[in-house]
Parts: sequence; C-alpha cells; structure tokens
Amino acid sequence: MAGGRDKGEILASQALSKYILETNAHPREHEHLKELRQATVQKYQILSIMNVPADEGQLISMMLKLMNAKKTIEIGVFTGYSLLTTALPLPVDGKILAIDQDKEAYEIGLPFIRKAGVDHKIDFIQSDALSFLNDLIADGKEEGTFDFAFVDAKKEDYMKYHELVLKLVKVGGVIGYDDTLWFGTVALSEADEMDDHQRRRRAQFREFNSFLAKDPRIECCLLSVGCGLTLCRRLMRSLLCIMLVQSGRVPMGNGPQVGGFKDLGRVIGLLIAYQEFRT
Ligand SMILES: C[S@@+](CC[C@H](N)C(=O)[O-])C[C@H]1O[C@@H](n2cnc3c(N)ncnc32)[C@H](O)[C@@H]1O
Repeated sequence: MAGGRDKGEILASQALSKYILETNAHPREHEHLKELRQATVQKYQILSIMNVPADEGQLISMMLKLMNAKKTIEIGVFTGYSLLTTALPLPVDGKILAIDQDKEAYEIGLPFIRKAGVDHKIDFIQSDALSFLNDLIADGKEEGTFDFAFVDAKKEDYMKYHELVLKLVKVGGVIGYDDTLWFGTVALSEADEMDDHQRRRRAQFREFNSFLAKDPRIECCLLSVGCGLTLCRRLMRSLLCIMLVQSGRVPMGNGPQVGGFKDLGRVIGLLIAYQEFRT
C-alpha cells in the first residue's frame, strides 16, 4: 500500500505501525494525498510502496512549516506523494525543483497535485538526477539557495548526491535521505539470509550511514520512520574546521565540548569550531 507500512517494517510490531497510521497519519492525511496514494496503488500495486508512508510525510510537512521553507529540491519523485507532501506546506510563492527520469509516473500523481492547487509551485524536470545536479552546480546560480532537499532516487548514487546537494542547500538548510534503514537490513549481519539485492543495498546504506555520522559539514539524525529517514542540517564550516574535526583535534557533535586541548593550535581550532557550531 502506498503510504502504508509495507515500505519499511522498521518497527518490530506491525500492530504498532498500523496503530500509528490508523490513529493519526491516515485520518489527518490531506484528501488529495490520500487520492494520490490510492491512484498509485491502483496503477502500480506492489511498486506503490515506493512512496513515503503517510507518517513520514507528516514529519516532513511539519518540519517544512517550522523551517519556513520556501524553496526545495526533490530528487526522485515517482507518483509524487512526497512532492505533494512538500508542496502543500510551502507558501503560495514557494518553489520546488522536482527531478525524475520517469515522467509517466509523475503524470499519475499530477491530477491530484493540480486538484490541491499547488502545481504552480513545481518545476518538474525529466532527467537523470546526477547529470541534472552536476549541470545545476556548473551553472553556479543555485548554489546555497535551497531550504530543503529530499533525496529518494537511485540508492547507489546517494553518496554522490550528498556531495552535490550539500552545495545546493543553504547553510542551516536540511537534506532528507529516504530509506536509510533499508527494511531494517542495515542491522543484519553478513551471515544473515538476504537476497543479493538486499545484501548490496544493506552494504551501501551501512557505508552511507557511517559516512554521514562522521561528516563534519552537517548535523544529522537517523530516524526510524518509514524505511528510515536521515535528516542532515548543513553547517557553516571552514576548511580549517573540517580538517581539525577530521584530525580529531576538535570534537564532532552538535555543540562544542571544551576539554583536553594541549596547544595553541587546538585552542584556536576550538574557537573557530565554537563559532561555526553555533550557526
Ligand atoms: C522511491 S521512488 C520516489 C518516491 C517519492 N519520493 C515518494 O515518496 O513519493 C524513486 C524514484 O527515483 C527515480 N529514479 C531512480 N533513479 C533515478 C535517476 N538516476 N535519476 C532520476 N530519477 C531516478 C525513479 O524513477 C523513481 O520514480
């Protein structure tokens, strides 16, 4: 079911998952999101699990409102559940750049996006995501201009998307990476039974999650909603600060932790890091 729990099964109890959806997410779901979800099921049956579930959508929607987000980019649209979820809370003059190589799937959701009266906020680009992002950055006009980026396209390319999208979101802006717990497989061991596809994805997401956890350019959290959602907030970091964090001379974290420094270089590093962690 699109927007249903089949996508993730992250929570150990299916009954609890069902309870969350039935008690809160589905009753509160916007009527056109519900229709889009149902149209996706009708057209794509099992593939409809590609959409984010309704509770993940609620989280994204609330976050966008709290951030006063106005300009966003979405990489991987499918029928547009997460796109409509994003378009609804943006202001009337909000803008979303939405990229997917598959226009046919987008057109399944488009009538519901139009009914919701938010299609004017969306600029859909049919393209391979990586080549489009590279061109966008080469153009130079859009760097550091997006409040939010939602990444849900080719899983093998997440690491490459990260480097590009980090340039596109503004300092303080947020990037959401979908599916980062990959059906819970990230917690399985090598010896556990999995098909080749799951094994490959498990390895990719384990590598990606470990990378993000150490990336000094962002503050991030990995949430067990849907199939896993990682939210990253871009920090203002100088090259010097990044080098100091990577060399272990200043601590990683969401705020400075003073202590244990021995030399002037470290004191200066801590002062720079302190200023930058506050951004
Ligand atoms: C999981 S679905 C996106 C679902 C959507 N975010 C939602 O929650 O409703 C992934 C989408 O990424 C698109 N995609 C996969 N690889 C891509 C690529 N290299 N470039 C552009 N789009 C790609 C697929 O066509 C598919 O529509």
